[in-house]
Amino acid sequence: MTTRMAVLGAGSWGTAFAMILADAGSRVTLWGRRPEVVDAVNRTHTNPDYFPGIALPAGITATVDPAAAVADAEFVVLAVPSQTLRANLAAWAPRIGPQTVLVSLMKGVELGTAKLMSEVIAEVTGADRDRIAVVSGPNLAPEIVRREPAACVVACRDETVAERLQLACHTAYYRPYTNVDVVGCEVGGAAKNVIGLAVGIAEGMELGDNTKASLITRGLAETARLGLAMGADPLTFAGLAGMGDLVATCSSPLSRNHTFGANLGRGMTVAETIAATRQTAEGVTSCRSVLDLARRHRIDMPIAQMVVDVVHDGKPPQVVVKELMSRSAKPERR
Ligand SMILES: NC(=O)C1=CN([C@@H]2O[C@H](COP(=O)(O)OP(=O)(O)OC[C@H]3O[C@@H](n4cnc5c(N)ncnc54)[C@H](O)[C@@H]3O)[C@@H](O)[C@H]2O)C=CC1
Ligand SMILES: O=C(CO)COP(=O)(O)O
Repeated sequence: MTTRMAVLGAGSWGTAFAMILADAGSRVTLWGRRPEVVDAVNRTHTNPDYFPGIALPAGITATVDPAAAVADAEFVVLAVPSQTLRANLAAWAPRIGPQTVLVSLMKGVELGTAKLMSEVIAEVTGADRDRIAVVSGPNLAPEIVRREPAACVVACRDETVAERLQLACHTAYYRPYTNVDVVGCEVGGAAKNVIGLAVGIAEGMELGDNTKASLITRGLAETARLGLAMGADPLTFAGLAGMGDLVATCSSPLSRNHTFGANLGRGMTVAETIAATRQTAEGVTSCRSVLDLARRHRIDMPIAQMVVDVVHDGKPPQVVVKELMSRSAKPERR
């Protein structure tokens, strides 16, 4: 029987993931806020705002009505900006069935509460952790909609649920691996956006590959340190949701976080950079909540701190680089 999927959020990743699900054989209803986007998906099978010229599969229909989207859905896939999840989900939750699996595509940490997206989902819907899943990994949406090969991690505490979702999103170009480490995948996804900003800043300052590789590696070290303190499996950080996503974000001009950082490193102000960024660069807000999370777990994250200093406290990138390099000497693994 054909699986019924709802994807809530018709932006870049919601649209690309809906394409994956439809290509894998599901019937997909895509919820969008804007009637003109929904109309374009239904009439022309395209989402011209995000992916002009890309034909979407016929198995996708769109709606502005969240109740119509989630009715009878086996999986409800959440693809809105992290900081909007709580308010959006509070409105959608009464319509979502008690057996429905809730899937987070989001890579952020809630500001103020320092909660992971799976925690926000559990809190707002009351859903058991066994039916909350996360998809993460090196998945730049503009490459996915061109059906270029990529892999991802599908994580759920209940492995059989992860396997159902794996089957539902497995296509010739998209290869999902299961994992039960939801926390590790979420920490990896949120922190890589922050490290991506740092690497972008370095690139904008015309610093070279040694600098970028050092930031990526030490960025992964501080991410893993936080994840371990939260009970994550250390090996998750060597996988697609850790190293994999970090490499994609830190090396690609398609990454919004990387590009945001590069603009700052080149000397644009934060306000100018925000004005130039049309889509969601999660790390810009989440650098503060990731740092908050780290403080709550008494973990030192000097690179995330440097990003907060530049993005929110107006410190010049040249100053934070000097500060990072003049920290006291320490062993690599502590
Ligand atoms: N774009 C990508 O390549 C990938 C994105 N992600 C994650 O997916 C999540 C969604 O990102 P994108 O789809 O890229 O963002 P986007 O900015 O392209 O789209 C966000 C969508 O959410 C909708 N939305 C609903 N309520 C909103 C509100 N209150 N305020 C603003 N927008 C609202 C917007 O209309 C828009 O359609 C983020 O957490 C991101 O980190 C994860 C993997 C890949
Ligand atoms: O998460 C992503 C790739 O895996 C997308 O990265 P950006 O949000 O920086 O574009």
